[in-house]
Amino acid sequence: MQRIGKEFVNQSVYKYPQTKRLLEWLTKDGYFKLRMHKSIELDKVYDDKWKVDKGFGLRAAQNINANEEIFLVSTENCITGLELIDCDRIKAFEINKTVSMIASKYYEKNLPQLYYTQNILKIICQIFAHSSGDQMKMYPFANTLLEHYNNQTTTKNPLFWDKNAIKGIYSSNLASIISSTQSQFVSMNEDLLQNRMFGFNLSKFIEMMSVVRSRNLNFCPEQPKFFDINSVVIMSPVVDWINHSFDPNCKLTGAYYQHETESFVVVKAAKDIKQGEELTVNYGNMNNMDYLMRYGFVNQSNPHNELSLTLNFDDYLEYTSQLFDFKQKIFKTQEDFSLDRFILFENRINKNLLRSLRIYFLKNEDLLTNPEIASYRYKDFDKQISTENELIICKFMIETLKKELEKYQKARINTLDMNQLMHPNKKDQIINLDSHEDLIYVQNQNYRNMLHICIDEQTNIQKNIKFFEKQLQNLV
Ligand SMILES: C[S@@+](CC[C@H](N)C(=O)[O-])C[C@H]1O[C@@H](n2cnc3c(N)ncnc32)[C@H](O)[C@@H]1O
Repeated sequence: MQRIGKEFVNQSVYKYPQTKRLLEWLTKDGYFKLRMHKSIELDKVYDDKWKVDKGFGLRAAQNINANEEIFLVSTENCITGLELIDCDRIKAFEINKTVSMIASKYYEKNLPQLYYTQNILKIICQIFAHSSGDQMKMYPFANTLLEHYNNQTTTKNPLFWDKNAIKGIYSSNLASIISSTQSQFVSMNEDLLQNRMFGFNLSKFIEMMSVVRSRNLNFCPEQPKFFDINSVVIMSPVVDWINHSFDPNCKLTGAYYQHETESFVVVKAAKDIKQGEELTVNYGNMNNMDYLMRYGFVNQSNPHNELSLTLNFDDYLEYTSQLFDFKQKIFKTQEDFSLDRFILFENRINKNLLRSLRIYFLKNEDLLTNPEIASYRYKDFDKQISTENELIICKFMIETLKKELEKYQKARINTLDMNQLMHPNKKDQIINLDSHEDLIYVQNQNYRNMLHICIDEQTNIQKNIKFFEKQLQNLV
């Protein structure tokens, strides 16, 4: 085993002086906290096909077999959201109290979000505390993170888009997510200032949140093999240079060695990796809006895209008061669902949506011809009730989705008018804003990401229209 990645360090330092101090600190003599089992390289990476600058990334500098360990980083080198390192007890007590109070104000009921926010705020605290002291263990890593924060080009972050730019977004879902996250950050920063936690101005707070939110991972110290939602949020040097892919060639696990009494973040090969290939992990199965908000990028053909849609049933509801009570009762058997907001998937139909529609469009005849429905619970509506019931569902969905598509088309025409972009290769032709391929000619990253999300949403609606049209054909 090659204990220290001297080769890696030398190559990287030579290429990128800005990483020099961090790598020297991680590998300084007698301090084997970064263990390289395989040769890797730090490099600037660029997605040629989609013309996306991914910043730094890691590459294999040799062939690596599936399941082989590539490198390990001791959690002693990480900044964790659990303990406040090198902090006196009174100060730590104060910080913990304030952070818990602020996080619970926003996420009292949502435990995973509550823990996550507490952890993130504690990490930010440490990065700033460590940057001001000189004998701190984390000093070089905290400094690298601060450098990121100082150098970040704010344009990639949707939280910095101005009101006019947000108005130009023709995805109403995206516009409302950006606005609500912005207001939440504004008010969280005010709370922090009031409690004299950090003296940030708003844009600095948002920047620091973005650095930490886009670079952390979940780690479970007691069972370091498992990364789950309840684990501790940590920032690990070197591991945080690995970029994302939905078809990753690496996976993150943990290891705990009794004789060393410390845990390690372990990067393993998930498949065979060729020399020169970029190392990637999956950051999580989230839709593109969540990717954009947390990481500042979107994925081409993201299988986890979904669209939240408000359905207006009022014109369709046909019920006697007796039927109304019955429908209410069934809905009550299902916890935790919304009566009018539904999720549309691109690659499958949301079963809850179909169930709810079957209940909404139940008629007296359905109850008379199928008396057993009277004893049904919400989950029993996963099968067809009657042809009539199914027909009205298809008609309702096709009509609703077509209206939604019209809204997009109108908004898109306005956006197009504002941004007449000529195609660089095809003479006198305007860039097709409905084509993922053509968007590579849109220089502004924000605008490009926003358009990718809009295309995905339109495709999602179109695929759902096709599904219901096909169902309708089969019924008649
Ligand atoms: C944990 S860091 C990875 C290292 C980062 N590239 C750097 O230069 O430090 C996560 C950030 O890398 C970028 N990134 C990661 N995967 C990407 C991808 N597949 N496409 C575009 N950008 C990506 C995003 O800016 C993201 O916020």
